[in-house]
Amino acid sequence: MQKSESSFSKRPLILAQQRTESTFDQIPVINLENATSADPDVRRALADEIRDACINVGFFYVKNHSIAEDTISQATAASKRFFALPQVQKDVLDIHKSSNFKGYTALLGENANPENRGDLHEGFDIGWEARDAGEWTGLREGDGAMSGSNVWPEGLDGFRDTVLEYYHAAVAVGQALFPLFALALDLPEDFFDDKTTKPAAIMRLLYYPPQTGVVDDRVEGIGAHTDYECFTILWQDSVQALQVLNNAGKWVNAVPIPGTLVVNLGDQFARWTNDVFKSTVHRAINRSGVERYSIPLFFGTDYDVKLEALLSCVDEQYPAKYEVVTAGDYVKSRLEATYAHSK
Ligand SMILES: O=C(O)CCC(=O)C(=O)O
Ligand SMILES: [Fe+2]
Repeated sequence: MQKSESSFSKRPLILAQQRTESTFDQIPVINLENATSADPDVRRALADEIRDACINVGFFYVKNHSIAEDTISQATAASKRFFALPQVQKDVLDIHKSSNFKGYTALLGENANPENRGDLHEGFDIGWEARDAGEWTGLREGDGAMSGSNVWPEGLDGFRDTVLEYYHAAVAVGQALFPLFALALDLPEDFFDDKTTKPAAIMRLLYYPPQTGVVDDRVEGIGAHTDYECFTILWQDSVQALQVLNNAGKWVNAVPIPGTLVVNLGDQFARWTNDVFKSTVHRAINRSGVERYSIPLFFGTDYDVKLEALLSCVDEQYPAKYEVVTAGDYVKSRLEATYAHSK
């Protein structure tokens, strides 16, 4: 059973290391309605809920997240149109041709778990792209391989606008979450403001064909992995496939809940917090018999920001576990490893 919240609410945060004895059977649902309440006590209470989820589970659903249903349904429709294109039209955009990990991933083109044989999904990856004059252009001096523009398919009217509409809405959710994560870490609410000035957010349209017939256990929709950035904001359709590994080694279904998004922590937050915040292993397997679509957006700190353990998360007994790297170098090395098998 999950440990009670009170056992982890003592400061400093390092005491939360006790969470290694805890496990979970359910993923909590958190209501974001009051995320920007004028009352600091209300924001604090919400941050405490988030803190508990981050320490014990590493996953939570959010409801009242502020992305309009229309924006979601149009992005999903655009995604379906893209993956229905003839294979040659998608191959033109192959991510392996890109120096900055943008574009199309074919079936088995990615391998999230090195022990597997390739992931049974198709993907389409984009990064930040401005829509209006005056917005940050996305040109990143010094960001090396992570810089550069998106690639877009020919002949899909409205695709770019629709996908970017969702991208920007999801980035706004992420920008609203960072102050809450800061509060949850007993930091000033604006702690991440100067570290997230150029949204380092990669978004993927994902398509999972159903796995039928004899199932090879080494082929999964996406193999067991942790995410690379601070946190992921995932929209999933109504098809159950996502599973989350608890401390007892049991896969817990992240059951689709209408009107919610799934938020999970990634390895950048594990590094900031010396593993006090959990970057939880997850996978997706679509044995439903029908096609599944999802849209994760991975939100990290700016690529030039150093990932360094917070003082509240380190002491003599728990020294810093990770070497200090920049967010950009870290994400790039993880992406290179993910796509290496199909080069
Ligand atoms: O499609 C999903 O439900 C999960 C996707 C995922 O874990 C990822 O892309 O990192
Ligand atoms: Fe993931």
